[in-house]
Amino acid sequence: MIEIHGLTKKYGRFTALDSLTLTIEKGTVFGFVGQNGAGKSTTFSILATLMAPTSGTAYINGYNISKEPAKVRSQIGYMPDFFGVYDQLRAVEYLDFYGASYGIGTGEREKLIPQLLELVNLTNKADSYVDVLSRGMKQRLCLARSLIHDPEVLILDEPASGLDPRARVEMREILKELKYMGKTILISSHILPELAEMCDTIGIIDQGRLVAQGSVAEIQQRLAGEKLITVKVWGSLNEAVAYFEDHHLVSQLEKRNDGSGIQFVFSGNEEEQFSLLHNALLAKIKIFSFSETETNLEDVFMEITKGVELS
Ligand SMILES: Nc1ncnc2c1ncn2[C@@H]1O[C@H](COP(=O)(O)OP(=O)(O)OP(=O)(O)O)[C@@H](O)[C@H]1O
Repeated sequence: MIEIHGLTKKYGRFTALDSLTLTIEKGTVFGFVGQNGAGKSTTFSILATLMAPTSGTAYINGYNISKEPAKVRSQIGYMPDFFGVYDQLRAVEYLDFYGASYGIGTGEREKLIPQLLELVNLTNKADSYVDVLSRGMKQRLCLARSLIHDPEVLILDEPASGLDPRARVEMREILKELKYMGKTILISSHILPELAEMCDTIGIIDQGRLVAQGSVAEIQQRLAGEKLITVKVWGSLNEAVAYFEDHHLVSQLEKRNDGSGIQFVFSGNEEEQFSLLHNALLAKIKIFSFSETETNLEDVFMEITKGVELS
């Protein structure tokens, strides 16, 4: 379990993280999404005890990040957004080195490392030099490294960044497996749909502030009050424009660039939407298509993160 209370980080006068408060229950996968520079890596470095907060605190499985950093480190597996790998080592030697650093005995490491390589689909690369592995393989090796001491909590900073679609799917499958194993996972990305596929709960961070939090469905619902509607008519658009633009629940009406119809934002419920269409047909507007554009997750993200003032 991760509990974050009023976590704030200032770099000089610049506030990179502003009073972040958040609880992540044991066994959940929490996705932290934000644009470049939103404050994700800053948060993760603080939770990983690599950087002190300016104020506020956090607890990982009950251990205070500022007062009990060694205990916290025993609980977490941290995968930074940039990591180095030692070129002169084979994959198996790389994991062996980290296992030894965590004080895991030789016999135990010999059993553990093949299991970890299997978990991250690198069994056939065990004897390959780390520097010849692809980016996706290096990411997975780094994930295996963060798991070596069997931590209960995983803090993964953009583990899928720079991966091709197949490598992303592989990463997602591994994360599913880890969730199934009962790990609590905090994972970041700047791509909301990517996180939505693998997380139970999402938090959107913008300019250091948590601006939305909830299940993907809940976050989408925040915007569900407004729908973008496209209407196509037979013949001239002018009658349709005149009819719809007068409606009190219609705003931002415009003609489509290709001249095929009009679109507008409608802020009514389903019954009001039915009346809108029904009455338009009664008024003899020659509608042959009336469709609602689904708000996709990118739209949600753009909507939620727009217009938040700089602190
Ligand atoms: N050491 C530092 N000194 C000064 N400013 C910093 C420092 N580290 C980060 N920042 C600034 O703090 C803000 C948050 O950075 P952070 O790396 O946490 O963002 P992020 O969400 O992880 O972004 P990205 O997706 O690009 O990694 C940015 O504006 C960044 O420029």
